[in-house]
Amino acid sequence: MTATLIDGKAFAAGLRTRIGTAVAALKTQGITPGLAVVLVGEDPASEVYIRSKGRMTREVGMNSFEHRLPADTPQADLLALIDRLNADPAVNGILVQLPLPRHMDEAAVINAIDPAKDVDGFHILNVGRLATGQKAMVPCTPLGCLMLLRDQLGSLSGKNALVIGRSNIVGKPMAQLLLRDSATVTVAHSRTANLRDLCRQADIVVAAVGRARFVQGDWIKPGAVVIDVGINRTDDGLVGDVDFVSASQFAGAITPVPGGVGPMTIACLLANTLTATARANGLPDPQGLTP
Ligand SMILES: NC(=O)C1=CN([C@@H]2O[C@H](COP(=O)(O)OP(=O)(O)OC[C@H]3O[C@@H](n4cnc5c(N)ncnc54)[C@H](OP(=O)(O)O)[C@@H]3O)[C@@H](O)[C@H]2O)C=CC1
Ligand SMILES: Nc1nc(=O)c2c([nH]1)NC[C@@H]1CN(c3ccc(C(=O)N[C@@H](CCC(=O)O)C(=O)O)cc3)C=[N+]21
Repeated sequence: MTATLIDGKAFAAGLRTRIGTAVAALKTQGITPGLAVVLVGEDPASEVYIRSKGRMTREVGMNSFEHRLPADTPQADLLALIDRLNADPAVNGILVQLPLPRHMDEAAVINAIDPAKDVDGFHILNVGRLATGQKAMVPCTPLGCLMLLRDQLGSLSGKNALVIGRSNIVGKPMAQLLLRDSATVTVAHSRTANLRDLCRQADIVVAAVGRARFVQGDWIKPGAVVIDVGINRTDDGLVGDVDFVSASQFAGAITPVPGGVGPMTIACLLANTLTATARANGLPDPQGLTP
């Protein structure tokens, strides 16, 4: 079998077009959504990501505010900046790029963000809301994966889903979203026994491991949908956590890297910023952008 390619880049472009239309409508009411991105220190990978975020934010008609702080910034200064952004009515969304320098307490920083402006969905209130089925800000990468899966499969109800990785930013929220869509969810991690056998039973595989080409083709159940979240820089360029060439022989559909989940993450960040803006102004949630 040769898998269908899931074109995340095209899907994301379509999503951004719809977001742009919604932003234009808000502007006629005098509302311009604003997204603030905070980068502490210099990380070359983050630089690329932040530049494309800024460009796409402006392309959909939103205001983009960038704050770059040196790596040795005291945590108190970062918290003071977050307080200012929380209080600024022109800022509807706040993203603090992770990972933070080692001297900072990541949880303390994230939880200082106003949950209503937490467009990453990492604040403990949003995490708890998602876990309990309440209206939340949903993390961008898992939200993008969910959109691609729903588009591919229609209903996820009763499907066996395997999430490889249990991080707070990808694996755990992905598992919550799949569960909410009534999939039967298994979460694997570095201590999981018989990962290959678990994988062979999965109708849906979401790989968020951080190891280049980790998931092998013969682990994939024939016809399964494979979502590759991994971003690994190697000598042969950017590759995912799935061995794309071999997995394509077994999967029914698969996302490429680049051009799969990555562009969806940015589009969902803009979607969350639009949703946050609507909620801040007492307007209904934009259609089709919240899970
Ligand atoms: N496309 C996008 O938009 C985004 C891509 N990414 C990419 O996704 C990947 C995952 O990111 P993130 O979740 O932050 O990574 P983390 O490093 O936080 O988590 C990796 C997870 O993989 C698990 N793992 C590691 N080795 C194995 C193994 N041998 N077998 C099974 N599980 C294993 C770890 O298990 P344990 O908990 O036991 O250590 C951990 O739960 C990275 O490549 C990252 O660059 C991340 C965010 C957004
Ligand atoms: N607070 C916070 N929120 C995040 O969402 C967050 C973060 N910190 N830290 C880093 C990770 C990583 N991440 C990516 C987003 C888009 C691409 C992306 O657009 N990738 C392109 C390729 C880009 C390239 O060529 O480098 C693609 O896959 O096609 C990649 C990675 C978001 N993250």
